[in-house]
Amino acid sequence: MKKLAVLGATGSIGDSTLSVCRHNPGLYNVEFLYAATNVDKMLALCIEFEPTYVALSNDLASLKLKQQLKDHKLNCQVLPETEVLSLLGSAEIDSVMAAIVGAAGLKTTLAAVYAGKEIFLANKESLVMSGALFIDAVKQSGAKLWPVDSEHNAIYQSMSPMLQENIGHCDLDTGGVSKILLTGSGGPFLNKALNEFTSITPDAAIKHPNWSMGPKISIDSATMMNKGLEYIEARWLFNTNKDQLKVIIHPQSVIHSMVQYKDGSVISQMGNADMRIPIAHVMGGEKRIISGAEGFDFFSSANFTFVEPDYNRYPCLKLAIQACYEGQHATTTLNAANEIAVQAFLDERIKFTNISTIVEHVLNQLTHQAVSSIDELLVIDKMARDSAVELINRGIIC
Ligand SMILES: NC(=O)C1=CN([C@@H]2O[C@H](COP(=O)(O)OP(=O)(O)OC[C@H]3O[C@@H](n4cnc5c(N)ncnc54)[C@H](OP(=O)(O)O)[C@@H]3O)[C@@H](O)[C@H]2O)C=CC1
Ligand SMILES: CC(=O)[C@@H](O)[C@H](O)COP(=O)(O)O
Ligand SMILES: [Mn+2]
Repeated sequence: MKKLAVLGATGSIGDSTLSVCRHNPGLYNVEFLYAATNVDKMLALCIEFEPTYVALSNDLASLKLKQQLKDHKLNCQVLPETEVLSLLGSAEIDSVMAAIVGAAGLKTTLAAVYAGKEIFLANKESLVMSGALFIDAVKQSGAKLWPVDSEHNAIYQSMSPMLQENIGHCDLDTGGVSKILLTGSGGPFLNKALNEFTSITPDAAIKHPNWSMGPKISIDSATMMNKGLEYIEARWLFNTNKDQLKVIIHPQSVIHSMVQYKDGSVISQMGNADMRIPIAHVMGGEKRIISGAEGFDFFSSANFTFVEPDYNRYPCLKLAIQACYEGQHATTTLNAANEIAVQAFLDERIKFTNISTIVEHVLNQLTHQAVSSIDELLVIDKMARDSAVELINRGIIC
């Protein structure tokens, strides 16, 4: 049995991953569970899966968990945060589900990459930040990279083995691909009057029309920053140029993305909006396994429709596509400013429309810099966060 680490075990992707494990008990041994603060959920997972190692990045939560595991006479070893990276790089782990939300997932995802592990990549922000450095490290270490994000998984499934085997470095042109069509739902405000956007509440924005997901990605879907981050993610995973990548709004979220070939063929992957489907695809590897998701019923579905994205409605999408062609300093800045702005919106400190304004302001303060190391990226990330916080605290954006 392969030894699995689930990073972000208490989150939405963590739930789906562990659900796939329940449906396939002989496939993976859950060796390590990692999250931040959720002691109760982590305890329940430890009781069920009995991992050898467990960790919570929050010190107080980690102490509480340790005590509760003792009370339950469970043998799971609670690792201090400082030992997480070396565990991920050790022979105790074969496969890593990278599903921590945001830049907080960068170091652990990269630790798995450097150690040449099998990586199930949900944490798109780490690739958005580190791009070429990430992809080069995958090549150097021989890590096996599987896209979990539903669109990228759909694109991967719609490609020939020759392209799949060269993820990160594939030659789309030689592989006969003319365009990757990255689909997005458009979120809950696809048809909302633009003059009502300033009064959008966190409760309304978090309600995705099709998917059930964590809070940050749900807000990103509402602004379509999620599609912007996914555009950058696709650029790195599939080595696209500007002409080979296009965003299309498909409000039903049944087609999860498409690959258009030179001969006019279009190949897509479809299914219900259930992350257990792409997760089962990557965890099954060469074999199709049970995901627990319902099969799609074509007779009960509405029509499939397609819409061109409007950048007035979705300024974050435009900012992300621009940043993609500016470089890693810009994508790291975009991601960091967005994380701060989304949290401020969830905390009701700024308006929905301020998310894009903050990201744009922080990007405008940026001067071009070549990035050659993760440490440099982390400095840029910190500067962008500080700028975004300052804009919010000083009420410059309101
Ligand atoms: N949800 C979805 O359907 C999809 C998600 N993704 C991507 O997957 C990632 C996870 O998303 P999602 O599951 O929705 O997010 P959630 O908010 O539901 O879960 C986030 C997880 O990350 C953990 N976490 C947060 N910060 C840290 C930290 N510093 N150290 C360790 N663990 C941490 C949380 O722990 P705790 O609960 O203890 O706070 C939780 O387990 C994101 O990058 C997202 O973009 C991609 C495609 C689809
Ligand atoms: C499930 C998944 O992969 C999400 O990224 C999803 O695609 C979000 O929906 P949007 O298409 O609305 O961004
Ligand atoms: Mn997605």
